[in-house]
Amino acid sequence: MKNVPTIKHVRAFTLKGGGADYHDQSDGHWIDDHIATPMSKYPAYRQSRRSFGINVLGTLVVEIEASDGSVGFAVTTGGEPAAYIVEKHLARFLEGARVTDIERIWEQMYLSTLYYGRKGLVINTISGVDLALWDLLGKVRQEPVHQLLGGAVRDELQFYATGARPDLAQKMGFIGGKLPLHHGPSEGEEGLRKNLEELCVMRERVGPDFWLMFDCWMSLDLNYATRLAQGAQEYGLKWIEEALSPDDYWGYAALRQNVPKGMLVTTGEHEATRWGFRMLLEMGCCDIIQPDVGWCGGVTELLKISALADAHGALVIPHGSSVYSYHFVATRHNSPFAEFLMMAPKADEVLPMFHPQLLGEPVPVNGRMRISELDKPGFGVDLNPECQLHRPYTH
Ligand SMILES: C[C@H](O)[C@H](O)[C@@H](O)[C@@H](O)C(=O)O
Ligand SMILES: [Mg+2]
Repeated sequence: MKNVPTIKHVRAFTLKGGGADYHDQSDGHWIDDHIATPMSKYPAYRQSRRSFGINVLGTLVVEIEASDGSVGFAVTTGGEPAAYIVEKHLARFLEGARVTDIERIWEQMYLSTLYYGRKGLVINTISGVDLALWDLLGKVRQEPVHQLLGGAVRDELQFYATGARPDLAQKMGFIGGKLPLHHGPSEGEEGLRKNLEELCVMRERVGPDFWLMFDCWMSLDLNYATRLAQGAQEYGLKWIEEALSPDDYWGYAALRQNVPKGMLVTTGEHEATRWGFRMLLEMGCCDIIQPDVGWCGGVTELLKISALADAHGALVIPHGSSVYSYHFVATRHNSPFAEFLMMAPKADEVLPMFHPQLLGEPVPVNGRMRISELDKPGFGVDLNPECQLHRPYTH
């Protein structure tokens, strides 16, 4: 067997302005236009999610160089604090290891950060390192990640679109449109009426069969979510997403009993590791889990989460994370479609999800993507050299 290259260098950089930290957008973008959040109870933070810091972290870029000269990289949400964790803590588990030691590296990164990690920023960081390791292995073996994961189970991916204009998404060939919810409980009955009016208008524009969903971004309480779901039934809402706090497993289990028969409850984009998703699945919290591969623990962990979900009969529709979710969804029987986040400010054109950070980032055409679009080594993308990398720490 030919010698397996070893890892020589690990470098962590940061980037600002869109990309993996896709909420980091300029004024006037739909993604920051009066979207309901847990902070909406404070009027000063109701209009803009940037006002309370949704974009405070920025993008983490992890770059891993092997002894044969191959370089793998990945991007995720994490910025400078994540770069510190990579350089000062996690790099020691990679440098000197073989490029194939992905499973052992993951466990050492997870166990060594248990005392301050487990979810959130630290698991985002571990995810970024893990994705870069899979990209590196693909570069060394000259294979796309979907082949490393056992191969595609379908010839093309189909996408629903998240954004302010499901009516335009329908015209672009997407299979559904997920609306951001604009009003939370702090805006009372008038806000609830406005939410349902928006849904009503969209249903009239798209007709009876196009999927329409609400993304509630953790902003609701159980009673409000229940009444929203009941009110949305007449407009054929397909699912109500992330209505409650990610920690409220009990609330999700109750909501799933409360919603009208046939309406789906989904969540998971801010959940992490197989243990967090075990709680969601075993407590009957949702019909679809939506892990973000850049936030849940990376591909190595998402493989475990997906198998757990499969045993529970739950679908795994990863939260939109560009090529990192496309390669995964391509290979999973219980991931029949994928999310595409409309990053154009008016949600009126298809732009690469992590624009402008990744060169060669594929986009859906007519709401679909041939798997052959992904047939390049690793995740098949390169860092845009015009993006100014900053390396805040070294080791
Ligand atoms: C549209 C939502 O408010 C979030 O911005 C979005 O990133 C996420 O919740 C999603 O499911 O795409
Ligand atoms: Mg969501």
